[in-house]
Amino acid sequence: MSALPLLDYQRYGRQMILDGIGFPGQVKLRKASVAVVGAGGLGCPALQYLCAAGIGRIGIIDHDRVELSNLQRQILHTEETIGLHKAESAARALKSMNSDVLLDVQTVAVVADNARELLAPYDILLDCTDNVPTRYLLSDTAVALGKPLVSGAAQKFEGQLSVFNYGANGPCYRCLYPTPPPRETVGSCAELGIFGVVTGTIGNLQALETIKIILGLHDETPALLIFSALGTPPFRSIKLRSKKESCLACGKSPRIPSSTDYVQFCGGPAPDWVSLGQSSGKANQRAKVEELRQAIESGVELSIIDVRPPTEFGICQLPGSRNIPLKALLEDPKKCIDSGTEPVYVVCRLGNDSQIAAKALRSQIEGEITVKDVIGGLQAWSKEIDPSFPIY
Ligand SMILES: Nc1ncnc2c1ncn2[C@@H]1O[C@H](COP(=O)(O)OP(=O)(O)OP(=O)(O)O)[C@@H](O)[C@H]1O
Ligand SMILES: [Zn+2]
Repeated sequence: MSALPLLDYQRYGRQMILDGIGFPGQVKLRKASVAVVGAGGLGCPALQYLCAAGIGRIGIIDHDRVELSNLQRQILHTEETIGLHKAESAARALKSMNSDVLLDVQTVAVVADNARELLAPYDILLDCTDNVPTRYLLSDTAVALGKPLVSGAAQKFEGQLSVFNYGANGPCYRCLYPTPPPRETVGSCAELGIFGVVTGTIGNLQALETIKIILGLHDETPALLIFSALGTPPFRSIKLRSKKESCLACGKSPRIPSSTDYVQFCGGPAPDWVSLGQSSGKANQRAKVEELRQAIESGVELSIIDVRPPTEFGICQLPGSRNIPLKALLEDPKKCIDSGTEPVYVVCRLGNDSQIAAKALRSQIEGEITVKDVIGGLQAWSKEIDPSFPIY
């Protein structure tokens, strides 16, 4: 057995004296390699504890750059690293914490074309991403490469954790979810909100599961841990079945081509990925923020309906706008229109809910009044029209 560098005895002494770790355990950690896909809310805390524990080699893979709105939960990034690639920013922080760990920085998205090549060098994969297509892709890749996948998810006050493709008959993500959820039911952190400590909790647990696997301390029982920050008790664990024979990825006769289009499989791109140009054809039913500005300044009588929840309306709002939350509007769209005020502009935070609301209004008042949703929502208003308008 190879000796550890002398300073490692001091650095890792507190965990080396634990039963089940000891000197051999620390050597296992040093020899281990893990890939963390996503250096955001889940990836940051996971990376932090994996690096602190002395994992030998860590791949950090994320194509995105740090933004101010990330700092509330993506705790490796700082005000100084806004604008840098998240993988680079995370590596900087980790380097100053533990310079001995080998860090591979990959500033690319994991996609079907590169997944196997990017992830093959690592023993264990961590899914710290935030979208369904990537979940399927990482699971299929983990199965193809025969590696455990430590998967985390978090939204609002809730989180989930599971280890897939592990142990004698451990299921994969597809065994649990053979078909993706309907596209319109899936929201992002930006749309739904996320409590920072929730991603911190799940990310830490992802690091824990990973370390247990490396040390041989994992009992291999397939389970789904559900965390509800406001629940009593906050943690519940559901035992999962073994892998399904019929699973297209890990079952008896696997049938997932490596050329699969995961975004299409999951119902197409998320609304905020669609470029403005693609929504043409209905251009006259949609307004750019500049059009709304001109309409407000022209002094014509118009109606601005803000369909965000009241909590968000309370944070900031356009002058003269009325708050009718999407749910209430959908219950009785006709009631929301003031007769005589035309046109009606519908706004929300990012420009997704306003499209749904505008469609519902149009279906009720066909031809009578022009209803336009505001493209890009209040975020676009802030970026393009009024920088003093808060972005959140
Ligand atoms: N296929 C992928 N390859 C690499 N990284 C990915 C992939 N899909 C998602 N990610 C990354 O996973 C991370 C998820 O973290 P999180 O949801 O906390 O961040 P975010 O996307 O910046 O959040 P927000 O929704 O507030 O903008 C993001 O940094 C995102 O870039
Ligand atoms: Zn499966």
